[in-house]
Amino acid sequence: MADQYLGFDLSTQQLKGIIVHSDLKLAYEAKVDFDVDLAKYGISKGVLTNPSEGEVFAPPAMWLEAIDLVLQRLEAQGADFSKIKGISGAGMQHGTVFWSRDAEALLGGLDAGKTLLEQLEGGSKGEKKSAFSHPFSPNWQDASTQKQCERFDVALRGPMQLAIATGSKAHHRFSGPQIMRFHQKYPEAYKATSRISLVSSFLASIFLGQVAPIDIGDVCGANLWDIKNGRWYEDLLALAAGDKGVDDLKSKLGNVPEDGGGSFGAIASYFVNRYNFPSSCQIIPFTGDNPSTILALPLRSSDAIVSLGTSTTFLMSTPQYKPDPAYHFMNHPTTPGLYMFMLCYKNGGLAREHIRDAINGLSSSADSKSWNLFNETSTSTPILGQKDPNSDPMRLGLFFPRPEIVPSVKAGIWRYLFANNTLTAVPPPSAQTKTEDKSWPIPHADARAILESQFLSLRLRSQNLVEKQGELPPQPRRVYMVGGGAVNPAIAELAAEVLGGADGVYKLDIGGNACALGAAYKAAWGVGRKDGESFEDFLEARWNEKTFVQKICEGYRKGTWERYGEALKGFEMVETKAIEEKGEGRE
Ligand SMILES: Nc1ncnc2c1ncn2[C@@H]1O[C@H](COP(=O)(O)OP(=O)(O)O)[C@@H](O)[C@H]1O
Ligand SMILES: O=C(CO)[C@@H](O)[C@H](O)COP(=O)(O)O
Repeated sequence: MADQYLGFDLSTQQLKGIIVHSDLKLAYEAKVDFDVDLAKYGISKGVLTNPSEGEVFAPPAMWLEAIDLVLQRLEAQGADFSKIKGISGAGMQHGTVFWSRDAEALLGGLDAGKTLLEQLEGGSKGEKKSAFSHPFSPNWQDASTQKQCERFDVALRGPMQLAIATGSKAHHRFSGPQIMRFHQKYPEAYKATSRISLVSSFLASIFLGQVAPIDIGDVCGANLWDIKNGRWYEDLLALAAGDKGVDDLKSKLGNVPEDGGGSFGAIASYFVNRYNFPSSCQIIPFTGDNPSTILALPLRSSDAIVSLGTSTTFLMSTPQYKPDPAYHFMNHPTTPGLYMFMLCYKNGGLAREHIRDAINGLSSSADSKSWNLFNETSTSTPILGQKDPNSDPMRLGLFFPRPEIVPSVKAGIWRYLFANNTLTAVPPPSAQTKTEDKSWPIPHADARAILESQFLSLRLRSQNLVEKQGELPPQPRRVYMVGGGAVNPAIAELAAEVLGGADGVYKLDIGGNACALGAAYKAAWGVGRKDGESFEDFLEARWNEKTFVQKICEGYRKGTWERYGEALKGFEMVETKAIEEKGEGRE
């Protein structure tokens, strides 16, 4: 009986599951879409919001239902769980789940005849014991912790010092400021909390049948972990929990094992009895969705991943730890001595969808969710909106329907023309006549401008991390496109034009979801590695370039790449204007 491995991705809008064979080839994949399948939770795009306080959150109860559902869907496709030797997974980063004092007993005593939801959630009227001390988990899009972030940033004498110690300056979504706010806003619920999980370790806990440790990569999304010394940063714990609460918070968070491949133990009997997993199936640490994504590809120096999910992220694996308040460094999820470099944008998929919807809305025949018109419009618009690059100004914009992380700025849309080192604001369409400035037809010119803007921002911030490629100027060796937007050829084309890529732009040809795939690979490595075998060696030995990845298009285009290089200056000026105008409202 051939061994198989299972990987999960619990992200903003979906729970995905992928099964791979021991040669890492894809066997099955299935997903649960929260808005489509679990709309009864009242969520939109996977989350609930309380705009008056900037809160964005999701109910873990919904995720419990999604776990049973995704397993049923994998089974319906023919998956035989008795072949699964190991499970790992990934969760959207930073979210916390608050477990009650009954959690361990409930997790350890699950009855295979009932659903997870029936047994772990206290019922709508709280008539049963609940595994949760609070019914919601803050989502990474939450922006309610401004005051707490200010305290974190000054705690170590400034954002740079915090970034050096923990890999990032304080961010609204990071678990430390979130726990501090939870402690202040719900002191009773905090007191009633026995353990705190991240979304990743929450998912691992369900499969393990007890609260699982937090992962060594994902722990870096908290502003609480001292990266260089590999331990909790006590001064920061004291900030979140009060001086007298440090030991208590430490025990709520638990120990963080250094080995990202070391088994937590065997699967809970619930899954053995209900789904026929072997009782020997091992639970390998579950990590964050971004750290897991970098495990789906054999990344070399200067390779970059552009992940187009709900958020847009830009990821690299590097031995250099060069923290800066503008971006994030995290421990690599499998390999000591390597780090994950990350840029994370809140205005990713949903901002692109706004423009897609506006363009489709002007056509009587377009399917409202189709990307065809958006794609046609963006590729037929000239580079930077310049029909004649010698005489026309560049169109440069920022499209942030939500407050943005990179740069830290309040929500807004900015459109500028750039020529002779000078920016000229494009007047907004007249409210009375609805007529717009001819230099920037809205929404059509926005289609190309938003893609250019998103990729210019990535290029600007990663230019010091990429090396010269042979005769070519410093740029990525390869750009890998992953996440929901990676199927879109127009987006890949624009990524190539702006970012370059000496060896081209690629996407995964095996399984649509890099993050869940990375988790399945991690499970395979955790169970199957030989003594001391690194994840990189394990992956390299099984990597099948021809069937695992597909080249979408050439990367570097001489002349075009240089024109975007010239646009960077104007782009930085637009960012400065946006911050001056709306304020640095963090994110
Ligand atoms: N053909 C497409 N072109 C562009 N974007 C797409 C396309 N298909 C899906 N997407 C985008 O992918 C996003 C979801 O990506 P996914 O990686 O599944 O999300 P998450 O992991 O955050 O739940 C959606 O917000 C949608 O905008
Ligand atoms: O906040 C971050 C990373 O810091 C986000 O990237 C989340 O991890 C959510 O990711 P997706 O749902 O977009 O995959």
